Amino acid sequence: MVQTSPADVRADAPTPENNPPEAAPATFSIKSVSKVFATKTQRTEALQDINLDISEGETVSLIGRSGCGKSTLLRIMAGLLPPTEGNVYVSGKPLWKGHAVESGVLEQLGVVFQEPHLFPWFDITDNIALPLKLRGVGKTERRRRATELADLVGLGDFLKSYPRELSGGMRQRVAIARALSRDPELLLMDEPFGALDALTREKMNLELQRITQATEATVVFVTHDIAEAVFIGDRVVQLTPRPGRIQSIVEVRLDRPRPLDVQATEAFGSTVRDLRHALESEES
Ligand SMILES: Nc1ncnc2c1ncn2[C@@H]1O[C@H](COP(=O)(O)OP(=O)(O)OP(=O)(O)O)[C@@H](O)[C@H]1O
Repeated sequence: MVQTSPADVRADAPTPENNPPEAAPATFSIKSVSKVFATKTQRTEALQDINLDISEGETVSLIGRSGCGKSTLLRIMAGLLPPTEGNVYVSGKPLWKGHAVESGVLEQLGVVFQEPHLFPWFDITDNIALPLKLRGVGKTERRRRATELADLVGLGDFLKSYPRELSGGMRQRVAIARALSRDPELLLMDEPFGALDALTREKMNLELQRITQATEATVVFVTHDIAEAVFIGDRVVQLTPRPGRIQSIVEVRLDRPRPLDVQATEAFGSTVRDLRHALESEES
């Protein structure tokens, strides 16, 4: 496990001025991103000078206290919310042009939220294939791809079912399959398993690991749960309380695929302990 102090992280951090991103320095590159929410009566500095490079195929977990800006950062990365300063680069290409997003770059992203947001009147095939339909992909190809993805997330027998006929974990797997339908290079997940019970959540953690290994997707995964962050992540990035800045980056040196039993190992336990102490030390 390698722990980087905030000073180390920030001293090395490139800025757009001193180190413009090369053609494809990383699948995802966050450069000097800050976010201020301002109304007539209130100004909230949510994020301050975030710099982070995420490599191809890497899974990064994002943790921090409630309100520290995790979702804000994810929404900026997903093209849903413009940064106040800085930019996000997908394989070297800027995502934001002022307040507008570069739609070509957006094509490479898939997003999964805490709620699956499925269409109740569509069956599972049509829910999974919706992004392809919006893109003008023909029916035969849509069905082929939806079947393949349903198999990947373990729902091959439920293609004709409707969301109301599935459990919470199954619905969330449909949302993951839908996000994967366009072959995104990058998967952004905001507490995707937060609403699930502990056992289903563990199963979903295993599923996600299997899926990301099969697809080689690069993943950013927001969670409140330190153990989940360690289990899922190749690195765990911890944000400070508002304004969110990078407090530490912890590398998780555990082989993959990781079985659930890895959580009983000393290596896993000590990584979780270090992160917990770092979170607690913010309070003192
Ligand atoms: N649209 C908005 N307008 C004004 N303030 C906002 C908006 N969205 C978020 N904020 C503020 O930005 C800060 C960060 O919020 P954000 O939702 O990113 O935190 P979070 O770390 O994801 O929290 P949680 O873990 O509770 O989901 C909070 O203080 C929040 O009140």
